[in-house]
Amino acid sequence: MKIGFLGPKATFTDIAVRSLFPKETAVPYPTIPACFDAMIGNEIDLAVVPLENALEGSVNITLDYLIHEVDLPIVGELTAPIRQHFMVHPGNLEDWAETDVVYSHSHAIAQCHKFLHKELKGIPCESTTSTAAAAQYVKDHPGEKAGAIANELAAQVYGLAIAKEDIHDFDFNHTKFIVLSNKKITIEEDREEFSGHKTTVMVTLPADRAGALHQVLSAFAWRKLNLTKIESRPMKTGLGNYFFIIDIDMKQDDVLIPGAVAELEALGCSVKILGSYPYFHLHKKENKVLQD
Ligand SMILES: O=C(O)C(=O)Cc1ccccc1
Repeated sequence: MKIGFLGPKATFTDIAVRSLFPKETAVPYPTIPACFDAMIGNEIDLAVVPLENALEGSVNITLDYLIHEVDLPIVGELTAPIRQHFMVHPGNLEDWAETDVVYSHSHAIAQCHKFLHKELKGIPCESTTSTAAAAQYVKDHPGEKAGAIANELAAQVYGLAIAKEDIHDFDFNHTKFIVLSNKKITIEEDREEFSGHKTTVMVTLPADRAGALHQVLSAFAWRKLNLTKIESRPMKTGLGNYFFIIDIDMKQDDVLIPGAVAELEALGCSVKILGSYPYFHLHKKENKVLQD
């Protein structure tokens, strides 16, 4: 199987892919939309992209593509611990405090605000398509006093020196990655990372109406369907118009979820099931070094 992921080599997404699919061929794509396109174009069998970070919230481009651009079911989810390190070209290690520009993925920059504010106050932060792309840039520009925020594997792969370890603002830093596919693929569940099943639905409320969201939540509540997430995203049709993305903590069944969907439709909502899938938790705190 070919697994497309947000690359280049040594992104956090790469680490997620290698831990979930250690024997498969991992194919890097430079951006999240490129991963979606590769899946639609059947270049790959599965696509893995970041969805949500515990410190910074949703990766909006992933959600927006899922909602507006593509019709790709979610077939799995992996949550992994995230350690961010500050790294520079080895020639700049001693003078790392004189770094004059920091590169990283916008989520990684946001996860390390306290470090940046304290140790590199006021210097510009440039956002890159991924943390590993930032590490690659720093490697390719040894003459610049540039630093990257990325993981330990990226430091190894791109030959950078870690100047400060664990610079993320809060210790509990985890990211959720989703697996998408338009093929009939089942992910092996017989493994220690397996944690359960969930079903994700997208609900659009009828025209602005008092209590509409309350009615939506009641349809789940009286059926004792446990919701683990509810998030709104703009419909992009006008201020105040939102979709709701709701995670239900169970596998799609023949009774309760179809019943809730029918009730929501009777209320005038439109409902789309984005996927019913297994989820996994990676417990290892260390970013395991990948062997090619
Ligand atoms: O840029 C990466 O390495 C990614 O895989 C996206 C990301 C960015 C920050 C935290 C977790 C994942």
